[in-house]
Amino acid sequence: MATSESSGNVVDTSPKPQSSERSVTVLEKQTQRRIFKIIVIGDSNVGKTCLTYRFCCGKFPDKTEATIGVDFRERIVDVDGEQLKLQLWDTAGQERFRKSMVQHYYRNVHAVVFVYDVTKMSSFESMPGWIEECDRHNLNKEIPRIFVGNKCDVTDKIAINTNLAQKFADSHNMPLFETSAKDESKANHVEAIFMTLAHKLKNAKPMMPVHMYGTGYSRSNDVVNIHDSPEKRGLQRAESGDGTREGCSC
Ligand SMILES: Nc1nc2c(ncn2[C@@H]2O[C@H](COP(=O)(O)OP(=O)(O)OP(=O)(O)O)[C@@H](O)[C@H]2O)c(=O)[nH]1
Repeated sequence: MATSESSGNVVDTSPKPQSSERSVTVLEKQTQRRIFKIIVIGDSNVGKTCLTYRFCCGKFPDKTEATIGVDFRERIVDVDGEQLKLQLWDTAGQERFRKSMVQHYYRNVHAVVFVYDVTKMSSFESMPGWIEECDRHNLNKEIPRIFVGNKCDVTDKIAINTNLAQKFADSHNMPLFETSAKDESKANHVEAIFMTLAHKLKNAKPMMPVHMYGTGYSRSNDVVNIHDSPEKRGLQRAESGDGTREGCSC
């Protein structure tokens, strides 16, 4: 079962404290929760924003624009009774929107999701380049990596067959998932992809806890300051949605 932070579905069986005590208790739980940073990379337009939005916000976005720099979504998931916070870093596929932020993506990463578009051969052919970029930034080779072919709903335009994708995934020791962020009937599948990752991460070393200040975050070992608005940070956010999820653009 997965819960969103904003829905406040934190499991708490202890006697109910007074309101001031309760806020301290909630704060303690939040600061102790293990946090995992997952970067989502691949060519522009393959659907990275839509996949992360589907997982964190539970729907396909009405409208997206090219990501500038990095966008950030998060969701709390329950794995075998432990609540883990997954931070999904939705990175820009376009080189001109990546330059200024690229070194920050690769800091303290716990998992990587490589995304290609099953209807676009060039996005598949770019994958070795994305893997090389990870190597260039000294990403630990042991961290979980998954390979996702998106846009499977466009059945009449499939350009990369499963065998080819599977061979590539096998040669890089990655599980392959073919899915669609758009197709409602594949929503559980997108869920399963990230939950598979969450299970793998459960035994991994977490990031430092985040310190919560009001509605924003600060992190001592990272320059990204979530206190600032996306605009101030020079980031592009997916449009639409009800704006109720913490750290998320939905
Ligand atoms: N048919 C279909 N279209 C999709 C799917 N996922 C995304 N799209 C569309 O593909 C386009 C690009 O989606 P994005 O999620 O913005 O792509 P991105 O990889 O984040 O792109 P950058 O931000 O430029 O790196 C949009 O028009 C989406 O509506 C999918 O599963 N099926």
